[in-house]
Amino acid sequence: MDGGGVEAAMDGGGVEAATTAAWMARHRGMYERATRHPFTVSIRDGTVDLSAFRRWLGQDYMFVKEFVAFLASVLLKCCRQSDGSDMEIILGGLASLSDELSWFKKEAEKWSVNLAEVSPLKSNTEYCRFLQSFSEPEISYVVAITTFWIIETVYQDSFAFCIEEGNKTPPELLGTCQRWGSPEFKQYCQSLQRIADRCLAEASADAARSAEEAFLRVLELEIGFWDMSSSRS
Ligand SMILES: Cc1ncc(CO)c(N)n1
Repeated sequence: MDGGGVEAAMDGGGVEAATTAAWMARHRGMYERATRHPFTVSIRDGTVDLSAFRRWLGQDYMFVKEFVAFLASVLLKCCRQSDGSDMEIILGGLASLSDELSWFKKEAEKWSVNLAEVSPLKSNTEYCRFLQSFSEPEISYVVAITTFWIIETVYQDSFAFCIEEGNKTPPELLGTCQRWGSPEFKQYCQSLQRIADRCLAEASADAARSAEEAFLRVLELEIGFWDMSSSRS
């Protein structure tokens, strides 16, 4: 791959290193539907429907609670199935979710969203069910870490676009966009990408295929989640 910076990922001896970059190129259309969705683009344009934003906030709080359990299962697979050298970065991600849950509670208060009354909508339920499937020990670490990387990256890319030059993002939404759009969060996603690429370089063809399927499934679920937030599907 000739992508900037991706060659930093180590390969397993002549095997293509930057598998994730190749997938992003191969599935560019899907990736852009997930990261330039009308919902997040409307945040950047300043035309966002605030009731849609409030719906997203309540639904994403529920998602993040499930994401904690997902990440715990990724951490467990890391400890069990790799040499454990990735443990610290995953543990750091898990720890930061504690702060994230507090942020959601504070933000929900600001927007008068009663989190106790939120019940998951269809696309959220579907996404949470996908996350729950990772508790099965049969799902490999490479599939799990790749899934973790792309879940975070969709938010990083989506919200970074909302604070890039030329944005008309409403000031009261900048905090949300900074949370995932910051350079620090981008660096974190890049470190997850390097881990995923290293694992993929060592993985069997079967495992790599499963990881690519999971990558695509995440993009589909993320598009569904934004659709749900904008409308009510
Ligand atoms: C739906 C969804 N995808 C990704 C993230 C990133 O953590 C999130 N909070 N919610």
